[in-house]
Amino acid sequence: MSEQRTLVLVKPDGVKAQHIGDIIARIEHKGYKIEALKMINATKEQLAKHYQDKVNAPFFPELVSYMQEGPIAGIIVAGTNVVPIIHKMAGATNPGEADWGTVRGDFGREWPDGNLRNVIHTSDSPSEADREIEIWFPEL
Ligand SMILES: Nc1ncnc2c1ncn2[C@@H]1O[C@H](COP(=O)(O)OP(=O)(O)OP(=O)(O)O)[C@@H](O)[C@H]1O
Repeated sequence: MSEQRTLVLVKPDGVKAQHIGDIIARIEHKGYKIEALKMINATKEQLAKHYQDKVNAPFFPELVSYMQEGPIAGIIVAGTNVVPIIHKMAGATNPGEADWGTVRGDFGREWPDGNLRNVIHTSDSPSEADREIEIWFPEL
């Protein structure tokens, strides 16, 4: 067990559907600390860095356009072993397959335009969390 920080992004569909509060409530009810919080309009440069392993994927242009459909909320969460626990809170990538009880299972759905929108991003390792926090919170 170690003290960790993780990055949560409430994606444009989650912000539009007014789930920022629901997501923060889940994090706080679980006992974790909100260390930083802000609204962000993601730039293409930030998205290319954040999704560095996806820039050559066929769906990358679709992913960028999704992430720029509106503002996102950036949240740094701190706590003991917080990275895997918050990652588990997000649920499976495709909201149609995510378990009920997870953020994507409870607040996500499949969309008629076929674009994959899945409400939330959470870091998947402590080193990824540090890398991602530098992209979205360079001032810290
Ligand atoms: N086939 C796809 N089509 C469209 N967008 C996709 C596809 N696969 C992934 N994405 C987008 O890229 C993001 C990152 O992909 P990844 O496979 O890392 O999913 P993830 O569930 O967010 O992963 P993790 O939570 O493990 O970081 C996804 O959350 C999703 O928004």
